[in-house]
Amino acid sequence: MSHFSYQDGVLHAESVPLPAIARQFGSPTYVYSKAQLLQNFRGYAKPSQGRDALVCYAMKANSNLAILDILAREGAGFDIVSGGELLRVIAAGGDPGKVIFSGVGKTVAEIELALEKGILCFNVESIPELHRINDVAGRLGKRAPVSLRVNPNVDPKTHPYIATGLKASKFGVAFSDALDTYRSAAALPHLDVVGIDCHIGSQLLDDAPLLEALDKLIELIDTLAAEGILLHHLDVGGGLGIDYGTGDNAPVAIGDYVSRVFARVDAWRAEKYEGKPIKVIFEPGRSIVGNTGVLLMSVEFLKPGEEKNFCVVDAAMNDMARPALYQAWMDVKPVQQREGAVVKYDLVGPICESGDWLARDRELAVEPGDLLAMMTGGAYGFTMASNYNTRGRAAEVLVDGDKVHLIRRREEPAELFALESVVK
Ligand SMILES: Cc1ncc(COP(=O)(O)O)c(C=O)c1O
Ligand SMILES: N[C@@H](CCCC[NH3+])C(=O)O
Repeated sequence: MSHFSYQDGVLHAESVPLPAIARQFGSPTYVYSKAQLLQNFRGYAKPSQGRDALVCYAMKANSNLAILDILAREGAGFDIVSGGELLRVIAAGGDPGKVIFSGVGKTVAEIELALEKGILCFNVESIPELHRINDVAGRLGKRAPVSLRVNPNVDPKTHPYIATGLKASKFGVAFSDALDTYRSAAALPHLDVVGIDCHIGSQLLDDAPLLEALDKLIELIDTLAAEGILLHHLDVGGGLGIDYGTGDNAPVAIGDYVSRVFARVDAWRAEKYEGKPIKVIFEPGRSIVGNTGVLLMSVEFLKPGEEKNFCVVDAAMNDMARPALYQAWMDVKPVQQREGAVVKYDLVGPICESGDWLARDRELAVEPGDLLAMMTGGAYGFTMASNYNTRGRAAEVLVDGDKVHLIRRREEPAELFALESVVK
């Protein structure tokens, strides 16, 4: 069930009409639904109940403190990729003991911070990184919990920019090198080798590649066990896709995917380990927050042209980079349905780049001043926003039933250059 719906011809977030939000907070504004967020998170958490499992939300998808706080209260852990994200988790009241730290370029300072805060584990992506973590841990008199991100070389069948588990990818350790890398890790004095992980890509509509990757991890865990390297957890990564409204493939439902993972894991543990469980970690981002948010914008001008008609809106590629970066198709809906002639438009922003487009060839009946909503914008929307053209980033609001909370105010232009100074 979607928590964004038309009521009497007006698009609502839960029971709040979007025009009321635009009047109060202006536009462009990201609008999130708390009920949708909880529904998605519980899609992972419910089938995990009563098991040794942890959902580490990949907060790069949307790291607003209000979102993190809600998820932390639901028991979420977090997948982070920087020291800054760890500080956000802590600021939001999240438990560092449920944090896993991914990423190919962890700095010494970030490793120190993570060790001091006591994270659950480092998802290590290379041999030099293993040595760096070992050195830092030794210097601090600590032991560092590590998992190896293994690159299972499974084709995720997604956009090449968001595929991460192939041989040519910068991420992870090659499957063929994994055993040796585990041996090296086990020999380092300040590391505890606790797990294995993978993340093969994002926006996967089918879970077959995810399950194929899981099978490869299981195979490796057995090989390691035979060598006496016993792992405590298995992290299957994130990557489950969502419905962007393109009308083609429907993504697999969260609950179905999670159940299939547990079915496989249970059968394997029963067969090889007398049923002894292993902790299962999920790292979803998009499938938790994607359909939780929309980007509310307003039409500035309609600009007919010989080849194209342009609908110029007040949002731009700095607010939502996905179309410009990945040619991503994002659904755009009128906030107030109106009668009138439908015209084919390219939806463009005010930024001085030809690549500043949000949608192409969309049939819309619109007038200047109308509101539009870019649907399914809750993931990799605000977090990838920039200040290009000295544009303040959009406001963010959270709707909870009939209540609206401002969870990040709009940036003011003076704030955008406040950290700069002229040379006297
Ligand atoms: C290491 C890691 N884990 C989890 C995720 C979350 O992926 P998604 O948003 O596709 O679920 C990402 C991003 O793709 C990632 O790089
Ligand atoms: N940012 C991408 C996904 C990349 C995920 C990060 N590993 C998107 O908007 O689709």
